[in-house]
Amino acid sequence: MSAAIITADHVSKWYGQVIGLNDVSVTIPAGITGLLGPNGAGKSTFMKLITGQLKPSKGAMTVLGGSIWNNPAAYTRIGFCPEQDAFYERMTGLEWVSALVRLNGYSSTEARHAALGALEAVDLVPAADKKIGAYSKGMRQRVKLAQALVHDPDLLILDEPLTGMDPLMRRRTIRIIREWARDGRSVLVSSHILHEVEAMTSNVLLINNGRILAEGDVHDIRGLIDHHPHTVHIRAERPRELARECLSYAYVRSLRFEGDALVVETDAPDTFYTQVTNLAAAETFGRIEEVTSPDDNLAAVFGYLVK
Ligand SMILES: Nc1ncnc2c1ncn2[C@@H]1O[C@H](COP(=O)(O)OP(=O)(O)OP(=O)(O)O)[C@@H](O)[C@H]1O
Repeated sequence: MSAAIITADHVSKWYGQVIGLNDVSVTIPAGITGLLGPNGAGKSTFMKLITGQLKPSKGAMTVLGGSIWNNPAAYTRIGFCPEQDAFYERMTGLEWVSALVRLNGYSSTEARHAALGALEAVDLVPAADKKIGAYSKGMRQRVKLAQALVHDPDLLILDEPLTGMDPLMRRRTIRIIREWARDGRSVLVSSHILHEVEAMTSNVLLINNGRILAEGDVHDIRGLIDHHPHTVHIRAERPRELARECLSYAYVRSLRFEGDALVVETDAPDTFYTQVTNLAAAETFGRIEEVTSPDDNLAAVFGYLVK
């Protein structure tokens, strides 16, 4: 077992009367760890406590060997990709990433150099001089990722980084994150989609209602999750043809349209996601613009796990 990167010791966080995190004690090892939980589970709260943006109401949080609250020296060793967008829309991607890394004490030449390197790491060099206001959702996610890794931190905290990306960009971003962690660096990445987390790591924490329900190898919980039917929303250029194709798969239980989105219920989410990504790559039914998994999938599984 490698050394702990993050340790929470009886950490709780209240927002007034609302509990965000409830008496959490957990040790996170080096490498990639997935934080899996439905909406409102406490993922963002946990991440803000780890990055020193929030102070625990109770308990202690240790990150990279020291206390994180009020410890600016530690902040430079951490990169954070928040769930929300907070951009200066009129800045270009390059200007924005350069400006933020200058806050770490980089000169303007160093900042530009580092920013270009980070934009390259996330495949965004062609859009480096475009205004962020004109970026797609997926590009915004990637420029946030560039901002998180531009100062070469030891630990990356990524809050739902794949949201809004099309299937091919998701696959590429998963690869970027895995490669980044290969040199002994650590990542904590949140998601409400098991399939996505599993593509990055087998080490997961399950979080629900502000508590860590389970930690460890994803394969141990996968059986439980797989037994629940899974709903997937797809927006594609040629949805009717895609629907006809999906109906030929034995693992597709039902299919309907909601507005222009195709809604598929499947017994084999993994096989289905892989198949949809392959169809997207081959453009068999035109562009597949978006594949989303509503998180009631996970909420249903968690309801079942805690019973
Ligand atoms: N600033 C806040 N003020 C009041 N309540 C909050 C605040 N931030 C979070 N909460 C509450 O704390 C709980 C945990 O929220 P948190 O945002 O950490 O969950 P999450 O797993 O990240 O979900 P999501 O993916 O929806 O952000 C929720 O009940 C939420 O309503």
